[in-house]
Amino acid sequence: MSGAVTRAALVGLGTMGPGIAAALGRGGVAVTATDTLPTALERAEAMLPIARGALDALGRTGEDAAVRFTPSLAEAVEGADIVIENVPEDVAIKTALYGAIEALVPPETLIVSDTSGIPISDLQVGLAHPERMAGMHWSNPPHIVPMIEVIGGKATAPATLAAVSALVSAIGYLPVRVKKDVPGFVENRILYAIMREALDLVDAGVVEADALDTCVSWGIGYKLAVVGPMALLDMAGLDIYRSVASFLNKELSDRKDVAPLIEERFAAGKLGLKTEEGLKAYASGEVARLTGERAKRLIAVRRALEGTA
Ligand SMILES: NC(=O)C1=CN([C@@H]2O[C@H](COP(=O)(O)OP(=O)(O)OC[C@H]3O[C@@H](n4cnc5c(N)ncnc54)[C@H](O)[C@@H]3O)[C@@H](O)[C@H]2O)C=CC1
Ligand SMILES: Cc1ncc(C=O)c(C(=O)O)c1O
Repeated sequence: MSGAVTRAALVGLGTMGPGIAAALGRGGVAVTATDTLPTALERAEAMLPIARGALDALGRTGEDAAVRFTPSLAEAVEGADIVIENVPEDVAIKTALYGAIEALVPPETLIVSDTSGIPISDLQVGLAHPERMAGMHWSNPPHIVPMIEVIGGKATAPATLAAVSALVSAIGYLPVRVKKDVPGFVENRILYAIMREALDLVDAGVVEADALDTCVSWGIGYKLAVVGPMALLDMAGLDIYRSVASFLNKELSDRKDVAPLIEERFAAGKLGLKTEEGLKAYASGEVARLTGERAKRLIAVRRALEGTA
């Protein structure tokens, strides 16, 4: 592909898809979005104005490029400069889809995955044109969190990475180039280290779940939004870090499997907000209220950090 991306196809409209569609549209990229589930298409269409309202509140006002929804993959990818894949985190599902996409698009069309951490080399291995594939990892909620990781696999062409990074910048996001295709990339390696320790602390009865969230959100979370971990090391003092790390690192969770609490809830179909019960149960109307309230607070924090509050 040569030149700027102006038309995107979005495949998969679950948790991530609708916000991505809104963000691309507001960034001037026309979107045709598809999903195999009619209910997902309906939900995404209903979510679009809500996500656009969040973009307005962020001060990202302006004309929206067209965002269309279709049940047809062929219609979605027709004429697209880039296909953004957002289907479940499963290698078999993703690679089967790439086969179908490659049969429909010319070799220069970019294909990117929003995978949370499957190495891009594993995803691109069966492609006829693996050089046009990269990782484009958004963060949830994708229309509000302004950073996107860009990852190349073994066969990704430098021009593909340049085009994806240029798209990220063009829609007003910060591209973070991940230099090695490691599982989980950067964001989720950090997040999952936190999640593993958090689950271990709650499981061991060290702290109640709500109190852990207070500790992380108002302690390290609030601070890390302003001072990243590498900068925080200098702020704390490397002597202090060295002393603490010398006894604490060996105490931290190093479990290799998924915590039993998560396995138990997963087996019971309790997946979180999307099933109205996960680690907590949500009363009727609570999911919409919480989602709206969190969006409002995230927007306020982002505007304060950007100095536009
Ligand atoms: N949920 C999150 O917080 C984040 C997820 N991701 C990643 O983004 C991807 C999507 O995640 P979610 O939106 O959470 O998943 P989801 O499970 O909420 O949605 C996936 C959607 O893909 C559709 N789908 C499945 N197979 C399809 C196919 N062959 N063609 C078209 N549509 C198909 C499903 O019907 C569903 O609507 C995953 O790789 C995930 O790891 C990335 C960042 C954050
Ligand atoms: C639990 C969890 N897992 C993956 C991701 C992103 O890939 C997120 C997120 O973006 O918030 C997450 O919360």
